[in-house]
Amino acid sequence: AGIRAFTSDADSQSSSINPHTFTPFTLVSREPVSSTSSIFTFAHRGNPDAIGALRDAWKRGVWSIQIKQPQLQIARAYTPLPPLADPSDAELGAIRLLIRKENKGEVSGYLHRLPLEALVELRGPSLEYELPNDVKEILFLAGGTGIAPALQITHALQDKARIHVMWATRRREDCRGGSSDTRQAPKVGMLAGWKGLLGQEQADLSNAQEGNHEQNAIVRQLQSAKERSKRIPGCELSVDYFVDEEGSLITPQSVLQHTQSSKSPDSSTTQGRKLILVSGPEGFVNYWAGPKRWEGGREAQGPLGGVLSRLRLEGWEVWKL
Ligand SMILES: Cc1cc2nc3c(=O)[nH]c(=O)nc-3n(C[C@H](O)[C@H](O)[C@H](O)COP(=O)(O)OP(=O)(O)OC[C@H]3O[C@@H](n4cnc5c(N)ncnc54)[C@H](O)[C@@H]3O)c2cc1C
Repeated sequence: AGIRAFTSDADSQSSSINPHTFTPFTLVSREPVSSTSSIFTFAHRGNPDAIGALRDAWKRGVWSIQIKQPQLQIARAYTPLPPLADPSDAELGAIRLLIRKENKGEVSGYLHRLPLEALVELRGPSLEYELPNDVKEILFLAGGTGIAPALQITHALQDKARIHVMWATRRREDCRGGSSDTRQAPKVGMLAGWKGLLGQEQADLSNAQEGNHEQNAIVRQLQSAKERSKRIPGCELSVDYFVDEEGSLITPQSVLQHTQSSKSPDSSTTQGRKLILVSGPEGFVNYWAGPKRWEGGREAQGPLGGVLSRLRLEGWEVWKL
């Protein structure tokens, strides 16, 4: 997915981003989030309204843009992060992307090696999922950079629905400083006990857990979306963090606990759809919801499979991103 081949560069002269032709943007900053991923900020030097065409996409659901690797003439899709509540000058009117450096990945490797001020060609937007307008509740299962679509959803709904995000990452550094809203964090006394029982290495890992460190940029953005959502009763955003290296995984029980708790009387009074959105690496989506399927040259949902197909999720629809 996300791979296209190109034969001509003749279309790269436009001055505003659009879905049909590639437009050159400048890499203005690259902020490391962890040892494997960074937030890239791209701006157009000549045209301050070069991303005007993205305005509508922010309201519609999940969408991506494509970046071209010029030597290989291949492109990959990336999911823009919503604008910050308090953007710096470089971030105003710019496109921000969370990009993970894949081992031997062609396009992600190329981007991580680029010097600042390099020109990069972008095109889009491409709508991946349009939110139905009667949605009232979302459970978002995100793996790794699958958090970017979750941020787009929280931005698009702008406090019109209740959203709970379960975010699974490989390492604590990916979600540094994040503390869960509904999962129980390890107790301080328990951590002290582990130190004696399990030695220094385990103690260091425990210290790195929930909320003990300065928040990284993605956790900060989730936090500010949460603060904003608190203003509208019944539409709160909550986030739980699951970290592979700490042995905490999203479980079928944690999903059921959430879907069943939402049957409480106060939330059933308003009519509307309840959605489970699954977003992340192929293995993550397959595990939870089964593989997507190619139909007529396009990637389609395919039947619901995986763990979610075996849970009793009455009233909830599932969508694979
Ligand atoms: C709609 C959409 C949105 C996306 N949004 C984001 C986003 O916001 N952030 C993000 O980081 N990613 C995102 N992605 C993923 C992104 O598009 C790329 O797939 C990703 O960056 C890897 O591309 P690459 O060219 O670097 O790696 P590739 O060169 O495609 O390689 C991918 C992996 O396959 C392995 N590989 C390659 N060739 C072989 C081979 N012959 N044999 C065995 N292994 C091989 C590589 O080692 C690497 O681990 C999105 C994808 C889609 C479809």
